[in-house]
Amino acid sequence: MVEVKKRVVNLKMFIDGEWKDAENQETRPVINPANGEVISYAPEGTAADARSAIYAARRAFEEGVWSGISAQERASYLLKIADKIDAYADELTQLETMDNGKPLREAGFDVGDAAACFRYYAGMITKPDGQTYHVADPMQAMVVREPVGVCGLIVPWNYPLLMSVWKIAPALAAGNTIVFKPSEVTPVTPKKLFEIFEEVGLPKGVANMVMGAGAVVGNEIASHPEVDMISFTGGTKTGKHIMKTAADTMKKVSLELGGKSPNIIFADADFETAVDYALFGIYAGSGQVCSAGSRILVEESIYDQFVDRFVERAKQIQVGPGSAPGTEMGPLVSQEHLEKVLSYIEIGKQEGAQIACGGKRIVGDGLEKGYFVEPTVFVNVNQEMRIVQEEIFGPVVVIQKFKDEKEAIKLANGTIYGLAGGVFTNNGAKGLRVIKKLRAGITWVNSYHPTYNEAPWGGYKQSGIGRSLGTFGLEEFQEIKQININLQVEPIGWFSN
Ligand SMILES: NC(=O)c1ccc[n+]([C@@H]2O[C@H](COP(=O)([O-])OP(=O)(O)OC[C@H]3O[C@@H](n4cnc5c(N)ncnc54)[C@H](O)[C@@H]3O)[C@@H](O)[C@H]2O)c1
Ligand SMILES: C[N+](C)(C)CC=O
Repeated sequence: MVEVKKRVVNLKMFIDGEWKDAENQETRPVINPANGEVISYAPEGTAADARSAIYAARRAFEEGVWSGISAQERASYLLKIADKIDAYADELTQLETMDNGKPLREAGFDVGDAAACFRYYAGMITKPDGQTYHVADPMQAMVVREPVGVCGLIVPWNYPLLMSVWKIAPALAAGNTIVFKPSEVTPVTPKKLFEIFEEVGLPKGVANMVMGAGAVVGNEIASHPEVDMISFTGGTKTGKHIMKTAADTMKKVSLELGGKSPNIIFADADFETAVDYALFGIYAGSGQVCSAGSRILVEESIYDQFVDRFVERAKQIQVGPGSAPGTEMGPLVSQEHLEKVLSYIEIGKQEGAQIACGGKRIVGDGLEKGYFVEPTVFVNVNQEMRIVQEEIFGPVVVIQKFKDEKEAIKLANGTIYGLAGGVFTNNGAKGLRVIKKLRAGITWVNSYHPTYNEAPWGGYKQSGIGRSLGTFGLEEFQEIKQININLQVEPIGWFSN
């Protein structure tokens, strides 16, 4: 593997094909969450920077330098991007680990998925996508799909590369131009992605990136009249704010938001498999995964045995810097997020829940400068507790008990969220019956977490609006136009002449 330096050169934004500092020259440090060191400085973009990017994207859209070329040509750019991601896979993997903290193993998967996502949409955009309708003679009705226009894409820090690609690949495939905002916490890998866009020669103004604070840059993108659509991934609270802001200019809005997803374990499940996936469901990504199985619901006859085994395994998880060989779980992304997660652990204790393992920041073994938290398990919880209802977004799980199918479903659906859910059972009919009752957009039976470019991703309830990935993910970035053609061109004679 090519070793990436500990420090990345200071970052710049990409606006209208040029690398730019913030117009006021301000910067913000980017921190390696494994050791608190400054990796780089990123421009602290302003509303004026966001407007420059929006105008560039608008001009590029109106000139048709992207929407006006053939789908085949657009696809060839996307394929070149995928090839470059593969070519830079080592570097991207290491940057992602430095930027976000996740273990190299996880970052490597994300990089592979990112390349595959560009290839997937390159293939899809060249396929037929229109429809014709049998309407009354002499009319012929048809539908064509068109790009929405200038799309504002705003993403979080937990998958800096992959969450960017889930939006950028379909948005570009559909012929849109984009104004993209990475999280201010993790701008490093997104910047590398834009270097790739430059290398493959995307026309100027097609893909623009503005860094900076959500309340400044994000807000300008969400409110500006020249932006036709906002596609946002992040917290539910921010999503609500964006939806309200975007309403003033009636933008199309797509929201991928938070979750508090249930993982239901029946007594007839394969025990070790269920424990194994339940650990993966919560501790992968240090629990900073939107679909994390953060509420484990276990049938009462195996509850004690399950908790014992789960805790035994959780204690064995190797926590450390993402770049260290053997690390299974990395740090949280930032000091601020560490404080949030630790505060939830305190809330849980005050609410009367019992810690079965973990519950503390890890400060020994040279980890004191990073943002590490022990894999944590709460038991003796009830459905009303905040640690059961609210998204903690860290390595903290609650394990609840249920007596029958009906109660499992009631508990599973008993939060404002509806992103994901899992069921473990060896009874196929029961598995499907329970899954069909879950008010959630992404579900698994005897599995947890896998995502596929081919299949739609998104939430019910307050976990979002719209879908990423698959055909649905492309359609989010398309308008549907009805075209009616009169095949007999003669006066209609409705009014007397
Ligand atoms: N459903 C999904 O697919 C999915 C995937 C990944 C993450 N998430 C969610 O993301 C959240 C964690 O990410 P986060 O802490 O970065 O979320 P966040 O909502 O704080 O920030 C997300 C992005 O929005 C920007 N932003 C913040 N305020 C804004 C404003 N007023 N206007 C416009 N933009 C603004 C931020 O700068 C950032 O780029 C979790 O809730 C997680 O569940 C959801
Ligand atoms: C969608 N996923 C699981 C890759 C990231 C969610 O946080």
